[in-house]
Amino acid sequence: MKHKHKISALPEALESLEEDLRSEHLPLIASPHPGSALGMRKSSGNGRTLPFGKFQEECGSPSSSGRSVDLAKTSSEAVFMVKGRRVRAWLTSFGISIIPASSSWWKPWANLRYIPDALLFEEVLSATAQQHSQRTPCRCQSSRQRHCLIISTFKRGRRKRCDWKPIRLVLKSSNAEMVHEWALKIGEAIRMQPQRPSTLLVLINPFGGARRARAVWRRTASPIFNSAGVKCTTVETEREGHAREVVQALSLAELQTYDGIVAVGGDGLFQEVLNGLLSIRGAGGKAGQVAAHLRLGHIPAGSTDAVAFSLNGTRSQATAALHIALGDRTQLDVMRVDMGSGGHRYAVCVASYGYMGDLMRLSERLRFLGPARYGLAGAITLLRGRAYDAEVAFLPSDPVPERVRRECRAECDVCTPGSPTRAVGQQAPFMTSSRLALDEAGWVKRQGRYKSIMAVVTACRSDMSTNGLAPEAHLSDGRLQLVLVRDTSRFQYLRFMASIPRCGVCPEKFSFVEVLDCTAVCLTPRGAESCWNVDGELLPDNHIAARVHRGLLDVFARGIE
Ligand SMILES: Nc1ncnc2c1ncn2[C@@H]1O[C@H](COP(=O)(O)OP(=O)(O)OP(=O)(O)O)[C@@H](O)[C@H]1O
Repeated sequence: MKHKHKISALPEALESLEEDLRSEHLPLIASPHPGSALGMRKSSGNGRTLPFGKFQEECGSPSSSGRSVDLAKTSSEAVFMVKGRRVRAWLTSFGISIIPASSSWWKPWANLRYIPDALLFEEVLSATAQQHSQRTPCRCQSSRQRHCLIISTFKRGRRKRCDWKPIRLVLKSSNAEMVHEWALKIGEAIRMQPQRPSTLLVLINPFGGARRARAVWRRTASPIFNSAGVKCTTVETEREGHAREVVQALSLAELQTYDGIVAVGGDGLFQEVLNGLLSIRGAGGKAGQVAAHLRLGHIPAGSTDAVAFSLNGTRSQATAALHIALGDRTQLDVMRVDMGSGGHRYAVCVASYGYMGDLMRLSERLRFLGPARYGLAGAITLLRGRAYDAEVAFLPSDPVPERVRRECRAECDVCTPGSPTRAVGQQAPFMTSSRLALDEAGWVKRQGRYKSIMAVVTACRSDMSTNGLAPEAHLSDGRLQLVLVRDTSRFQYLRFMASIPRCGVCPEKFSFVEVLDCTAVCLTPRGAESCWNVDGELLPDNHIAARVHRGLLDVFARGIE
């Protein structure tokens, strides 16, 4: 913004600049999660967006002109210094509103952009009062402003809103009493947030991905949980299957202690934790009931991290940790895969047979290469160009209305319980074997030679395919997308694979690809067999029946903002 005025017109210019700065700055907030603090309003725990005007109306903070200050009776007002500049702040029932006390053309407000205008308690991790000692004064403060109100929160990415970064806002004042009072009030409001976890069980796989899980926990996630006052019990996994054993061995008292379980690792670790938790639920009893209330979280530190990516829209570890610490909750569909030889697995992303199964089998042998193994295994599998004979049967889902065929976002009206479109998709019987579904009427059969067969539960996003394998899949719509890729040349298959990062699986572009909406799938191999890759883990049996269970699992997430 350029403001060139003659000296005689300076007062008007300053006034107009002040207006410009305010009007430019104020719309920045658009914070989701309107406050439910102090019991004045109920929160769904999902990413709702509160327009700034509405926030001001509810919080009683100043109007966008900054002149007509009409404070609610409950609010307190104070003046702080931030980076050497005066700001006025209002503490209300919902959050904190901050505006510059004065704007001058030589002190642009833009320098303070990292400060949101309105900060809802739902998005604040903690607030503490601190005093700088006389001996070590902060270099940007006068000796009088020795008392700091430190608010731990986060800021959204400029390019990608769903990418969050933890930040600390430091508001300084000379009034120790006021700073302490504000810290206490904010702390009290945070304690009243309904969904915040207080104790978590954290499982860390130091072996997954690039073997960075320990560092991710120590440097990124743990400081966020510490700042939010969340107590964590950490367990490092020692072998394959250890995470599942730890979860299954939890006693009733331990289950009652925890608000959730967090996997720091890849999709394989998350799947182990999921299977451990659902096996407790499947066993029923009091432990099963308690386990049903536990939420799962995924802090990505693996090779693909499709679970965290699909939940949050980003692979950022800080974002995942922030969603957990802030206590977000959303429901997630879970697919139960029952094997012909007995035994079952649960998955939340995708089960694939053929190309992806062969790729996974080979990449497990190349694990010493780290995440690069997937590229090499993919190329070798493509060159081999295998296809498999199989009989596929599926149970079609209810017809899917056109409005459901769009990307799933935070506050999605398809996934949010109680919304009118939520009726789409059947609710499969809870915890029963998927094989029972075979007795139901309406199965459709296909037989042929397939390069790849996939049953996709959620969008299944990753670095390779940021829109996901199935961009229209929802977190909780009770629907599987069955992808059938018939045998074709290596070149055509390569074209198909190359198109996935741009638009996901796209049947319109390839005559040999079919996508079918269903709730259950059954596969019987004929002749030479590939193997099933269920959320990155190989199954010992290829004759399977799979069924989706709508919203079976609660996770620490709000969907993509
Ligand atoms: N200490 C350990 N030593 C060996 N294997 C382990 C250990 N801890 C866990 N595992 C196993 O390692 C497997 C892979 O782990 P994980 O999923 O975390 O990483 P990844 O496979 O590299 O990532 P992604 O699944 O996202 O591609 C899991 O199946 C898990 O059972």
